[in-house]
Amino acid sequence: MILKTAGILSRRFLFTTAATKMSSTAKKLDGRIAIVTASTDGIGFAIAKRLASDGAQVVVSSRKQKNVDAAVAKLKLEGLSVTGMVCHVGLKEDREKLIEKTVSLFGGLDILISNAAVNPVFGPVLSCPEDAWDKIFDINVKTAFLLAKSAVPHMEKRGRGSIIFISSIAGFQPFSALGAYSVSKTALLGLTKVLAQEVGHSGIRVNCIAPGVIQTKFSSMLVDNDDVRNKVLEGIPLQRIGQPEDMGGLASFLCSDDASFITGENIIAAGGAQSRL
Ligand SMILES: NC(=O)c1ccc[n+]([C@@H]2O[C@H](COP(=O)([O-])OP(=O)(O)OC[C@H]3O[C@@H](n4cnc5c(N)ncnc54)[C@H](O)[C@@H]3O)[C@@H](O)[C@H]2O)c1
Repeated sequence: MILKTAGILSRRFLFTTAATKMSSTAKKLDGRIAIVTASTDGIGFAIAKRLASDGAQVVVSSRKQKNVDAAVAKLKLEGLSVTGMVCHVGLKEDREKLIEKTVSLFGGLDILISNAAVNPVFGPVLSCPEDAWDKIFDINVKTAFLLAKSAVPHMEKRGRGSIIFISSIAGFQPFSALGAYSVSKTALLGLTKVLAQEVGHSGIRVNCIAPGVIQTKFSSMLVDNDDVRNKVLEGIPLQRIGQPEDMGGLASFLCSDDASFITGENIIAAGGAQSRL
């Protein structure tokens, strides 16, 4: 009798230990397949890294093969599950290849982070030349829409999915020096709302991150010069410039089951910045 009880207890102990081990190694994005556009640097790279650290299989992409190779090598050195593909988001064949190859390699698609953006001109919206306007809307808005359109059927097949558009605080509070860019980022807020309503019934969630000033090449004009940087800091209650990793954590949360009842939201991550910068 004593021996039998000891046997049951030791089996229970082994089972509990194995279960504890499994739960301590399980990650919140295990089994998810993710594409992040423009992810060899800056915010896109930080998001790709965080999604992969949280268990996702991530496809890193950008326009140049050498940048893709360098980013993939860096992430693989950290033991992360990443693959690289060249994708100029403005090119139909590149977008299609990115989605189709991801699906054929990994068996599906769960997460799309549409991060690529351009800003070829500075100044008020009325001084924006037509060709610059077209480029801004092509890359910042139209390709976000087209990528989502191609991704949704694959997510529908899996009965789940998470799409995140990267907008900007300028989409809420236009920057006077970034007239047309600000309008393009406001358009993404609307795309988020509309798409979330259209695909919610398939278990697909659509959200948008609106970063404040984050230290990347994109914001170098605002952060590299001490005087400008100090002026910017005056408008940020948290008293610091954001880091790309700040966006990685938010993106991973939004893609995870922890955010399973969140869709159609435009989330500002700007250290509390409210005013025009
Ligand atoms: N850094 C900031 O302060 C800030 C603030 C608000 C929003 N954002 C947004 O965050 C996103 C990432 O910007 P970032 O700050 O990391 O700067 P970044 O310059 O590192 O990222 C922009 C990326 O888009 C890529 N890109 C441009 N055109 C492309 C195309 N046709 N195909 C593929 N990639 C293309 C660029 O190569 C670049 O890597 C952008 O959408 C940007 O608008 C940045």
